[in-house]
Amino acid sequence: MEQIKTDILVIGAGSGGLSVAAGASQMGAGVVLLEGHKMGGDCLNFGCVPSKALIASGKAAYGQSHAAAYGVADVMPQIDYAAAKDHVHDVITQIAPVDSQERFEGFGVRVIREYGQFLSPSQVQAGDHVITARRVVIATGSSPLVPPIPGLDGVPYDTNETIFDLRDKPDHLLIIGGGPIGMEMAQAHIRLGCKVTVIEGMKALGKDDPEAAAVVLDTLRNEGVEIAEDALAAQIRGQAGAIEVAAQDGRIFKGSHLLMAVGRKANTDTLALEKAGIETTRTGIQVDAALRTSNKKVYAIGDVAGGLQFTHVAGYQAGIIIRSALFGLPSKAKTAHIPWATYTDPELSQVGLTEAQAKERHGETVEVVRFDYHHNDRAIAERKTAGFIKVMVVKGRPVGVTIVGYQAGELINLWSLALANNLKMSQVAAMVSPYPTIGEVNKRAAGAYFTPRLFENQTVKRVVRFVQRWIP
Ligand SMILES: Cc1cc2nc3c(=O)[nH]c(=O)nc-3n(C[C@H](O)[C@H](O)[C@H](O)COP(=O)(O)OP(=O)(O)OC[C@H]3O[C@@H](n4cnc5c(N)ncnc54)[C@H](O)[C@@H]3O)c2cc1C
Ligand SMILES: NC(=O)c1ccc[n+]([C@@H]2O[C@H](COP(=O)([O-])OP(=O)(O)OC[C@H]3O[C@@H](n4cnc5c(N)ncnc54)[C@H](O)[C@@H]3O)[C@@H](O)[C@H]2O)c1
Repeated sequence: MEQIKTDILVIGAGSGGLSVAAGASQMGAGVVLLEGHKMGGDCLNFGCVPSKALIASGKAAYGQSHAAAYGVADVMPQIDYAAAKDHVHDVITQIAPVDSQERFEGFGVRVIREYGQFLSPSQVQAGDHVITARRVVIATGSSPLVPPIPGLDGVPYDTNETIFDLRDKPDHLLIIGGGPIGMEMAQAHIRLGCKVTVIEGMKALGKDDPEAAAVVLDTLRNEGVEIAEDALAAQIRGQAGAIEVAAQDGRIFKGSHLLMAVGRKANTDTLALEKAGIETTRTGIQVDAALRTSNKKVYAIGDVAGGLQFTHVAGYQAGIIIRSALFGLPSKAKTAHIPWATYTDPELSQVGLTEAQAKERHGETVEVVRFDYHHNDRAIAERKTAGFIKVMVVKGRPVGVTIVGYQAGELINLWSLALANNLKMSQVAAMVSPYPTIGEVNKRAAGAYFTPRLFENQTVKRVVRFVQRWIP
């Protein structure tokens, strides 16, 4: 058994763990990094990267079959599903060096390719190594939740960990779960020539603003995706190529393949947390606002901490704990400025409060201002006019923004900046946007806040009339 002493031990080399290891080692701390599976974790290998690459394949196919409106004849795309998967893996390969063992060893990090498990509050075993660390960071991520639906264990099914390796095109993909994974995969697959049925127990995209979600769901339905809501999967039967899902209300859905996309389960099982005095909750490891666990020398970040489960959240939390673990400075993770986006076409993005949350929290003081994509000249030129932005404003400052439409994931960046810095609507309105850009919708939404104040204001009108009488 090799005994290793270090300043920081990071368990898990995914989005969160790699950010801690890179930052801490480059600032001079001794860092040991454990990874039991693939460097880069879920995001690189089974999550963000492959899903966005497959979505890009779907977009390319859709572009070919929907070109006539631009004066270019539609063609029936020749889709090679296996080649689309080659593209997905090529994209992973291109990004992988950034997350590689070699790169991190170059920073001076000791990388051990083993699963870690606590032996005591400050000691972790990984293979033949026992690591004693001043601070431990748990960044072990999450896995697909596979609920015990009767019959599921008797049929073949995919999750996000296997679907990107599937090379035979499904004739008819059944997807249980209408969250972001389900909807992104549904659209990618319908565009790649599969039939797709989404079976959702409650409302699809139910964590998002319902008005914005409806724009995405209408588009998917128009493209041919069957989306069954209030259809809790209760029984599954069949075999490879012929699978049946029965909903609680008796509806039956038939398809050739099944993808489970019903949420995530925190990766805590193999850590022996009880030996380190670390408490868990229903969703993951219990942490305080500084991301400390019930063992004050151990932090938990990213999906395993059970909050918002996004790569950029894991990265943001890494920055918070580096400040506290390396410099001993107080630091707190905030959530008000954390955006998220679902990369369907149209995209759907959110930062801060939704309209319903803002009204619940701020009551009558909330003003909702909006601007529709169909008034944006660039959106008209691109024929991408579906969608809108709405900004929830309290006392002149945005408290939440919902965008659904072309490039919504890009447009939300500006509002994340505004919320992170508590900017006023006047500061957003002061920005000049180049014409014609989709980004003008941001400025026009800010402008919409001032329109009634300027153009429907009798005092303003009186002042203007008075000044006009006197200036030469
Ligand atoms: C299909 C899909 C699409 C997604 N798309 C997006 C997106 O577009 N944008 C976005 O922001 N987020 C997206 N996400 C979410 C994103 O992937 C996660 O939020 C992110 O990967 C979490 O990072 P993490 O560091 O917490 O965990 P991970 O990246 O999963 O890393 C955890 C690592 O820890 C390792 N590990 C586990 N246990 C141990 C142990 N005991 N010892 C050593 N190593 C261990 C695992 O092998 C893994 O490599 C997507 C997720 C999925 C599933
Ligand atoms: N674009 C992105 O950033 C992106 C993309 C994909 C995933 N993610 C991350 O991954 C997480 C997990 O995504 P997800 O879509 O798996 O989870 P989710 O929790 O967002 O959605 C799961 C859906 O499955 C439904 N469901 C649960 N049990 C069911 C049953 N028996 N029958 C029918 N429906 C059932 C739920 O009602 C819910 O709507 C997301 O919350 C997000 O953090 C992010």
